[in-house]
Amino acid sequence: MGEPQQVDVVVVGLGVGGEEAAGRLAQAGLDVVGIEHTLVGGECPYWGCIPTKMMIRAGNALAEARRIPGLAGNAQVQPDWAPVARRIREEATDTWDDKVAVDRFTGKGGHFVRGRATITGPGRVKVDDQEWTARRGIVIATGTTAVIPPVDGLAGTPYWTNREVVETETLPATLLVLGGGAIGLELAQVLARFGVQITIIEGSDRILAMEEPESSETAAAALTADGIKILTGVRAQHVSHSTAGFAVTLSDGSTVTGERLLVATGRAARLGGLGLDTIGLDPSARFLATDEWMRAGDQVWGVGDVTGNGAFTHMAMYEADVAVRDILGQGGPPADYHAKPRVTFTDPEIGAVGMTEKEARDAGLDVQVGYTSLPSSSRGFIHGPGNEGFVKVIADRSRGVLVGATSAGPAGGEMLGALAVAVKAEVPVTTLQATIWAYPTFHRAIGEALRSL
Ligand SMILES: Cc1cc2nc3c(=O)[nH]c(=O)nc-3n(C[C@H](O)[C@H](O)[C@H](O)COP(=O)(O)OP(=O)(O)OC[C@H]3O[C@@H](n4cnc5c(N)ncnc54)[C@H](O)[C@@H]3O)c2cc1C
Ligand SMILES: NC(=O)c1ccc[n+]([C@@H]2O[C@H](COP(=O)([O-])OP(=O)(O)OC[C@H]3O[C@@H](n4cnc5c(N)ncnc54)[C@H](O)[C@@H]3O)[C@@H](O)[C@H]2O)c1
Repeated sequence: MGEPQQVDVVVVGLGVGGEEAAGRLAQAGLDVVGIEHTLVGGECPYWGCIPTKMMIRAGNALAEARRIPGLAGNAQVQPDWAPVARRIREEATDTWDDKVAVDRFTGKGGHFVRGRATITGPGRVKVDDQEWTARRGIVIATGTTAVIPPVDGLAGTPYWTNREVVETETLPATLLVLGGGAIGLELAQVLARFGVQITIIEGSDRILAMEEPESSETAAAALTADGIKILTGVRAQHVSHSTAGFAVTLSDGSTVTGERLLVATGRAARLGGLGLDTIGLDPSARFLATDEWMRAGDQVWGVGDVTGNGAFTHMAMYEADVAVRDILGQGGPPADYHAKPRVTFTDPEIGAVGMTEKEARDAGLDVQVGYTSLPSSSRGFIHGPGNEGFVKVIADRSRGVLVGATSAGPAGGEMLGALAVAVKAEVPVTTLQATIWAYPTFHRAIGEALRSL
């Protein structure tokens, strides 16, 4: 290996967060090396948000067509996965080719390197026999990978993760889904709408366990209506695979079977083998700890899933922005996580921002709860079939502001926008209550929930 090449910044991992940080730093005129071992853009465009939301768009179209009887006549629906698989290949992923993304980065002046990066010391990064010294520092944006739980018999079987589901061109007749979080629920609902018989196995006592209990109930009712069997409070104890498919023995002694098994039990940060020990950081930590400027150490920044602040594309973009401003000395607001939004794109969509009621109570706040159901709103009544949902707002009575909210419904993710502003900007509840909400919108239910505080 020759002398290391001097540059300003090395960005390790060009997923959502790394691509944003590296591109912006290069555009600002810095000498930036961006290193990616798989595809520039990361999980979101190739196996995450974009293809799965294309799948959901298709599944929701089927569900809407099935709501025509009683509303608008008759419709015959014949699901076909082929157009979905085609859109994922042709429109979303270029058949998993990142040329456009690489060109986008180099077009901004960045230097792209394909390979697996290892940190070799302060400011030093290598890929094979190339090495760089970064004057300003290193940005770690290595993302997460699917957690595969240590269930007896699971390793070595041809189980699916989100990647295989997104890549499949044919659907199985039956599918077992291990994990009732965002990935498990979104994918289960889509595939059920295309005729796959699905059983979800969730270890906690409810699906979507991190969200409000009402969110879990709403999601469970919707998935059950789609014909999905949901098992909660049971864990997989043993997995076996044969030509007939998968058999999973559960902690209650029962066995469930399926042609395929999707593992959707969370995400783990890609920190192993990165050389973190060479810069005084703990390589065995679950996530890369960062401060409010996304600094993980001296001249080291961490952005995106790897920081453990919420595995969402919008969080990766947000953290990249904070780190870029810090590296460029531009100032502005540091990272603030009190109004983190998230949307589970089931039908109904479940949007949430800030604290749940339980989190607010656990934090010792003087909690007030407002709630309204969507079917009882004018717009919900007009909408008819598919109108399930609710708005729940959590206020801190002593400060007179919202600290959290959930909007579930056909447009739950879109309704979340107003609630995210309210929580982020700490708009006084009295101002929110005096706001005029247009009639007959879904978001007018926010006004109803506020009135019930
Ligand atoms: C099925 C699914 C659906 C999702 N849907 C949504 C959604 O609807 N909305 C939402 O906000 N979020 C969604 N997410 C989450 C979203 O995809 C992630 O939050 C986002 O991709 C995080 O970006 P990142 O840059 O932190 O990590 P990643 O996208 O994981 O990118 C990290 C990159 O680093 C590379 N890398 C790792 N180690 C090295 C190394 N040593 N050298 C070189 N390169 C390396 C990897 O190859 C990877 O490309 C979804 C995720 C999944 C799995
Ligand atoms: N719409 C979105 O924004 C979106 C969509 C998909 C994924 N994501 C991101 O990706 C992350 C990962 O998604 P996920 O669904 O894999 O994880 P998750 O953490 O959201 O849910 C995993 C679920 O699996 C359960 N579980 C864990 N081990 C189990 C076991 N052995 N047996 C049975 N159940 C078990 C957990 O109790 C949990 O409910 C999400 O948290 C989210 O940040 C976001």
